[in-house]
Amino acid sequence: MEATTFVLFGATGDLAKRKIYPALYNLFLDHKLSKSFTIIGLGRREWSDEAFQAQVEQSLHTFSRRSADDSASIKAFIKAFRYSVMDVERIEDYHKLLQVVEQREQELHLPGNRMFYLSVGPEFFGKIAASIQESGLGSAKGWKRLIIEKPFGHDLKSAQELNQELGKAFKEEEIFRIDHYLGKPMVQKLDVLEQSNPALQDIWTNQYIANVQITASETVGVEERAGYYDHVGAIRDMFQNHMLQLLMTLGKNDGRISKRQVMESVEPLLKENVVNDVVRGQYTAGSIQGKPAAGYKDEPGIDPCSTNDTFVAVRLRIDDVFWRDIPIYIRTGKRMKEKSTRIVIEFKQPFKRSYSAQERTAPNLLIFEISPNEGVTLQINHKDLPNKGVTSTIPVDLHFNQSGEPEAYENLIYDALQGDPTFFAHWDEVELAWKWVQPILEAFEEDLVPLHHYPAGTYGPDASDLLLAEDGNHWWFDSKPVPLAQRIPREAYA
Ligand SMILES: NC(=O)C1=CN([C@@H]2O[C@H](COP(=O)(O)OP(=O)(O)OC[C@H]3O[C@@H](n4cnc5c(N)ncnc54)[C@H](OP(=O)(O)O)[C@@H]3O)[C@@H](O)[C@H]2O)C=CC1
Ligand SMILES: O=C1O[C@H](COP(=O)(O)O)[C@@H](O)[C@H](O)[C@H]1O
Repeated sequence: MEATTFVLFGATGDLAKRKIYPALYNLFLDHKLSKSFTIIGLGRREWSDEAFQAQVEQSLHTFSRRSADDSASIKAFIKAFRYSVMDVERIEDYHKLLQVVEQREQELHLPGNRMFYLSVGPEFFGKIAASIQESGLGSAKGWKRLIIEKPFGHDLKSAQELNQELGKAFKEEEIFRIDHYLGKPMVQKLDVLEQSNPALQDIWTNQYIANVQITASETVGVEERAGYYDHVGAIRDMFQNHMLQLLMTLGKNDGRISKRQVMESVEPLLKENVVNDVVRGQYTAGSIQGKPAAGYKDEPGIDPCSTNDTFVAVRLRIDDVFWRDIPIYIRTGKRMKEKSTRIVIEFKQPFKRSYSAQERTAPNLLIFEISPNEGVTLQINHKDLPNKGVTSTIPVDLHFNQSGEPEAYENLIYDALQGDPTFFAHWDEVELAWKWVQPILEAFEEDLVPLHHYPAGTYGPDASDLLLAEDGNHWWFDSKPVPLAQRIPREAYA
């Protein structure tokens, strides 16, 4: 690892303490940081270096996946931290920062490789990038890179504007847009699972696959982020970025096409037709794991008349030679029954009509569990001898030992420090994702899609089940299949 100056905007914030410091500490323990490494934390709070170091240490005790009892390691780690008071809106503060950075680089004989990590609100991204350039912070002898947090824009236009602003100060290859789902170990393993297993490669096509289901369900509500969430909803918070990145990663078909090509091939939706393929939901009061949960509109900080989406389910198709005609269902929501991120691939059953009731088989399923557990399961049919020899399903399970595995932020910060862009969201993907989502945003704004309610602690609105039932499918592992005969138009559930 090259010697680096790590400049962290938003060093006093929530993300820094929950994710960034623990990730850096684990990289340090794994000897993945250069010995000549310094971190300069920034915020408006009037902290001293010592107060900052104490905060960092506290965050390790609270959030590190590794025990933070080894005081010698902690001491050696926090020695690298310095703090500088800064208001990102004041250009003179960048000049002051430049002096701090240069002084530190001289003390440690650093070559001027500078990593700028923007862990601040998105309204500051453009301004900070421009000021880094204007102040000379971006003109050292070494490389410069920018790590940028989500959200990347609020819609297509604002994302394009932001990208133009960033582009004036940083080249695309210098920008590392974090999508933490791409840092999740199971997502990083998907590529190799597909590429190194010819048996999987061969069935990874519309000849064998009946449908694909991607789920990211959460039990948490809006927590402390009401002000942010009530303006973005599930469609912007999760779908436009994490869910579409999962789709692109899965769809690239062991590298036969790129993520960008996958996104380009997703059949576009017309605003008027969004209602046919998208379900919008919002939770009402309910209970989760035995505990009562308030409805969305009763959450602190949420507009009591809010029509914001806390759940979306989308049906789409990829029009390319491998994926054509396979329905792909994606859903994500808050305050659902369980925390689970998974991809289920349902395979076709070419012979199902020829089986007797006794021998009737279930489809083979290939399940990638991404979190909270990680694993790959193949559901197959077998003869259940103790049970009158009926055919039933059995899972062939491969669960990974997650202990010791780096977490998403460790993987991503390490890659960015190495200059490896593989698991970051590239501009062309981000732009295509916004383009695809734009008609949905407009249809929601214009109320062209009904808002379906679901009680907290369920798998989302019934309309989400009906979306699949329209194709004779159902979500695996939660709702019961809805018989087609009982189909009620989804609009009736609004
Ligand atoms: N928290 C999370 O779980 C996640 C956060 N993110 C993204 O990460 C970024 C940071 O989020 P989070 O840490 O939660 O936010 P916080 O509100 O907790 O922290 C914001 C940080 O920005 C600093 N800041 C605000 N205004 C200024 C200013 N004018 N000049 C200098 N510093 C300023 C604050 O420092 P001070 O108050 O000292 O000035 C603080 O360190 C956001 O873009 C968010 O969307 C993304 C995914 C998850
Ligand atoms: O980016 C976000 O992700 C989290 C869910 O992440 P996970 O790793 O726990 O699956 C979500 O809660 C949050 O609203 C969103 O901004």
